[in-house]
Amino acid sequence: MLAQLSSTLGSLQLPLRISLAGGGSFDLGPDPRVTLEIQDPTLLQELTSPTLDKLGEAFIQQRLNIRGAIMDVIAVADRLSKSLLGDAPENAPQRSAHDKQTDADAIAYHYDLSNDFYALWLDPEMVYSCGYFHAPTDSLAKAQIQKLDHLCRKLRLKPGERLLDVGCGWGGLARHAAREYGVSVYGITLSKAQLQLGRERVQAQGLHGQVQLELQDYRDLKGQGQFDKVVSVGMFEHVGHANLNRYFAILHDQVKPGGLVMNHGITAKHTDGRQVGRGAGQFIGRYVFPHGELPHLAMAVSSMSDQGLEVVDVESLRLHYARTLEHWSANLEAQLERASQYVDDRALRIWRLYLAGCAYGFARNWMNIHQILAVKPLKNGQHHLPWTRADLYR
Ligand SMILES: C[S@@+](CC[C@H](N)C(=O)[O-])C[C@H]1O[C@@H](n2cnc3c(N)ncnc32)[C@H](O)[C@@H]1O
Repeated sequence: MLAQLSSTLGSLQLPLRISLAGGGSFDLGPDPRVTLEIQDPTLLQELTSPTLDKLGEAFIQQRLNIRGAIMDVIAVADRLSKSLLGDAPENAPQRSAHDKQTDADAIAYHYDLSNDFYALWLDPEMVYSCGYFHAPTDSLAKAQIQKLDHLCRKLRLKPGERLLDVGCGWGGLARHAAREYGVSVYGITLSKAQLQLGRERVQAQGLHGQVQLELQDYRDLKGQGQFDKVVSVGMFEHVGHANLNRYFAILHDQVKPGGLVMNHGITAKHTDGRQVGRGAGQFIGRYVFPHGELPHLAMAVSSMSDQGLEVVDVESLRLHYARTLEHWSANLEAQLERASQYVDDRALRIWRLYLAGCAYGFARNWMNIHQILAVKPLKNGQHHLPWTRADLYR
């Protein structure tokens, strides 16, 4: 089988070595930077049609080990996959039902993994979304603070205002907005682990009079027009296409007339939301973000508009997310031994592939990320936004 595979793959000229655990190896090109060590010989047959989800799955099942820098592994695996499978478009994905219990389970699976594990590779504020790099050499910590400021400035936060943070994570934005902009913040998450650490940090920083974090589903938010501003960062990827109108209707209801809503989230490349990446999206859906769904920007804007939110500003941060994920991946790769004290081997393999793979995917336009700012117009149709964006950059 190895000889047969060698003749099928030998012409690809990839910097890849394939070796069998029992002995034997062949190189697909000169100077192999990456080695795939086949632990299970039945995998050899599957290598003739190597989708990225199949390769990823073999890795997490320990049927395959990898040697080489993780970013090289992803790049070589993609070239292998592309050479043999081409770039045929994927089918439109199946949509999930998204009731409260499924969503709570999906969030617990990802975010309750281990606070210590996340703290190893996120920035000190534990912001788990795309940073904002003024220069590509900015550190991750700097880029995350710049991102928090970018959001707060776009929201034109003023002292004394009330901000709702939907999907607040470990509370980094809530604390920053309270401390630096003098607002009071109500943040919600579905993750118990996030809530616990987020609350501890609020207490430790003496912000408990200003910041309230709760375990709450966005569908359980009560009342109307209680907040001057609403922000949602890296959360609407969990909402699902079927619930998008309901989600934006809730954000609309929560904000006062004249108030601003910022939705910052990952968006699909194609307008019908079909995935790209020869199985990479399926891998993420199965092992990283169960029930995650990416709407296209057009779908998000259309849904916001239908719910009475007037879109006033849109910014793509795609390359910023590629850079952010490069930092996260490099931080994790540098501490694999410590990471293995916090999560099991399977989770560690999944998260290694996910971080490096998403860095690769954002850099190649497999998906995008947009900050969409909207206003809920006053009854007379007016709003009080500045005439230009100049105030954002002063
Ligand atoms: C990628 S994290 C982003 C966290 C934070 N906004 C940040 O930028 O660091 C997504 C967040 O959305 C929250 N979330 C997802 N679905 C939710 C739901 N149905 N209701 C409330 N929060 C939800 C998760 O609990 C998590 O805190």
